[in-house]
Amino acid sequence: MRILVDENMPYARQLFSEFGQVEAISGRDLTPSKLKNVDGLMIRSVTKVNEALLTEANKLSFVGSATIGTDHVDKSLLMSRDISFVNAPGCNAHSVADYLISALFVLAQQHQFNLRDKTVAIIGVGNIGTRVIDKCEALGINYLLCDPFKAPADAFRQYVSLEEAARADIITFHVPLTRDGQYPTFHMVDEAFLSALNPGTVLVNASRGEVIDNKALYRVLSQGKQLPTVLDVWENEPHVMAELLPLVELATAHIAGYSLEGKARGTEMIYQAFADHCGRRVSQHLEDFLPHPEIAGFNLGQPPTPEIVQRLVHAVYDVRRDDKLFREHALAGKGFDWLRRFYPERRELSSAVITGNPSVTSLQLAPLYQLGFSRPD
Ligand SMILES: NC(=O)C1=CN([C@@H]2O[C@H](COP(=O)(O)OP(=O)(O)OC[C@H]3O[C@@H](n4cnc5c(N)ncnc54)[C@H](O)[C@@H]3O)[C@@H](O)[C@H]2O)C=CC1
Ligand SMILES: O=C(O)C(=O)[C@H](O)COP(=O)(O)O
Repeated sequence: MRILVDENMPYARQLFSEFGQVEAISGRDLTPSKLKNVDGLMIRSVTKVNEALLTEANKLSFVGSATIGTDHVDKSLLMSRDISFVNAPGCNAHSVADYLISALFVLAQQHQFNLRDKTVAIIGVGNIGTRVIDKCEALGINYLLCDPFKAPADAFRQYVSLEEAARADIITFHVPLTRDGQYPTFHMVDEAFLSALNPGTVLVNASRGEVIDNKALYRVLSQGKQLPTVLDVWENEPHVMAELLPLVELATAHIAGYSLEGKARGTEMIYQAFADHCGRRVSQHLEDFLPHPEIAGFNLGQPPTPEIVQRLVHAVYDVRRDDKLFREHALAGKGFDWLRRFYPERRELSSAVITGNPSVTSLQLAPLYQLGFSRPD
């Protein structure tokens, strides 16, 4: 059996080698001829799976995307050709929520506000949005929820309209990129939306670049409207709008989901699905591969104050590291894709165990576990 795996997929060669011959490919440069006589294709979001790519895919029976988003795959085309497709729902959801909290801590520091005095509107209440809820609750941050698909069936949570959500102090988008249906997300943030926002509203996009009209955002920001903005995703990646960069507060190269756990979990999920597809049992597991984290944990000598919590989060992941790399390399330097291909190791908050000395009660530690840190075994 022949299997192609994206070169930016940790542990893919080790995991898929048990099925046959594995070849690593550059996901953005995959050509139709590379798919001749290939049985399985394991990709990430940079590989557009469409009619043009599959012209020579004479033996392809399985496509796996080690990602949450699937907007890069023509799923109906694969179904029409009886080619199985799986993605990795939730694989890096914790990682994106870690990214968001790190970014909010930075903005609160830069703009001298207390997150507990703010309301966050969570647009999209799926795997990532629900983890953002956990983190907001752990930090005592008020939040609003906007998700027209979830609202009708969810009897436990209150939801608001997008118009009402737009009145929040902070708006964070965790929606798929959709272009049709009743609530398409393509350019859901357009010039009218941006112009109606209260000055000072914080915008965070770690979903897909096209959810925010980047040209409209540039026009509104360059006209002087104060909208502190965090962009992890950009229209037309990897060729992002250079003029936008100096106008956003935090800029990163589509890495919100790039913790080692998040990427590896995506690989493991499609490995397991491919084993099922082949009628085989899996023989390897993620924990066999994940290296011991550099920061194994923290033992608190006093109850965690908000300042301590922020220091703990930033000790594991500080988004300013990635903003600095982006501003140094994404445009003039080695480039957007280089930054993602050679992304410096980053672990999820879950990789760090939190303990406390006897003066610290389990009740005082509970918010840290809700925030995503791990409990001792
Ligand atoms: N920047 C990054 O590295 C990453 C980005 N993503 C992106 O984040 C998206 C969300 O991820 P998950 O939460 O895991 O997906 P999910 O599918 O679990 O949740 C998405 C939620 O958005 C809701 N939704 C859809 N259209 C909406 C609209 N117009 N308004 C409000 N809500 C709407 C859905 O009902 C669903 O509850 C992914 O589709 C992907 O595009 C995901 C992982 C990493
Ligand atoms: O999982 C998703 O959806 C994401 O956006 C991933 O973070 C995308 O990472 P790549 O597949 O572009 O490496």
